[in-house]
Amino acid sequence: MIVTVTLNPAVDHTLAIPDLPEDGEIARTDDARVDPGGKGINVSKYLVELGTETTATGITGDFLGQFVRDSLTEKGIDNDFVDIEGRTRLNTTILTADSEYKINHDGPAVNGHAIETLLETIERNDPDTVVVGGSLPPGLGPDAIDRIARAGDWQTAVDVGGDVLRDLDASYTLCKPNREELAVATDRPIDSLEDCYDAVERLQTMGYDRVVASLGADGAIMATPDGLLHAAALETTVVDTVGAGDSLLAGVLAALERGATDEEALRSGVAVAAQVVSVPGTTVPPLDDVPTRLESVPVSSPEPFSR
Ligand SMILES: Nc1ncnc2c1ncn2[C@@H]1O[C@H](COP(=O)(O)OP(=O)(O)OP(=O)(O)O)[C@@H](O)[C@H]1O
Ligand SMILES: O=P(O)(O)OC[C@@]1(O)O[C@H](CO)[C@@H](O)[C@@H]1O
Repeated sequence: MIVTVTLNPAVDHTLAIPDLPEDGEIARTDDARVDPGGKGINVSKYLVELGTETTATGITGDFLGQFVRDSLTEKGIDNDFVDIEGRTRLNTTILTADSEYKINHDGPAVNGHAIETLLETIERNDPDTVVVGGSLPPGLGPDAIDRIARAGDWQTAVDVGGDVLRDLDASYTLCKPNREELAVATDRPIDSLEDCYDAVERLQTMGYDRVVASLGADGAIMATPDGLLHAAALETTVVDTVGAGDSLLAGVLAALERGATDEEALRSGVAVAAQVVSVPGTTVPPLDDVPTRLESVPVSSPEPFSR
């Protein structure tokens, strides 16, 4: 069972217009969608499609929080959120003919009492693995994530900002930085694949058994206890990369949960992500053909890799 924790969920509003309007102009479109979002919630959405048992938890509030809970329930995604006074945020993605713009709210203030209740919620859902994904809402610091990681006999994976990755103190089974987050976490520039290999190995020494660094169109790198792997991205028609990292993480975790090797897990993550970037918003595309695509993911290693 994988329990995801989204401390700062969102309602994702995604709209498509040919170009951004000029100052004072109004762009009109009904090419838009509204999805329950937030990194942990997205991981649960993709895990369900991959047939992996999961429950989405976190902290929600007010009518937008109710929308998140109701939408997940309608989609058959088990969820168990802590409700607060504040309002769950609305995050907006604008897709134009050649660009993507994202505007995220900071989110509602959250206090330690909500975390106490959340720890009870996580325990109640009896996880093998807990995944904490996304930004911290105002009022919470990295110590809240460390408390979650230390609160039970589950293993914890994280997909959080680079500054948070740098400041976490507990031990984690896996983290999933993107290129920018990796650079911040290791305080070094990431300009080449070699820089990335060095940075993921550095991050491993900071308390992460495995590091999956997502590199956009350059695929992903995985630092494992047995060495380094690089998977090139699969050719695909890119519509919207929002949620790409969440889907990569879901593919990796779903594979590891069923006993796959690290290489198989990396292949799975990249294959899932290739499907997800080809649909708008954080829609969940069909993923039942992922197993047939694994062998087409090019995987290499910069060093001898023991299985
Ligand atoms: N242009 C692309 N073509 C093919 N695959 C892509 C492309 N962009 C992203 N991907 C796939 O999605 C994965 C994650 O992408 P990315 O590095 O953008 O994650 P991210 O920045 O964490 O995304 P987000 O935070 O929006 O979820 C990549 O490792 C790759 O497998
Ligand atoms: O502000 P955060 O928590 O870093 O990111 C939130 C978010 O952009 O991440 C998801 C895509 O990964 C979206 O569902 C959501 O809007």
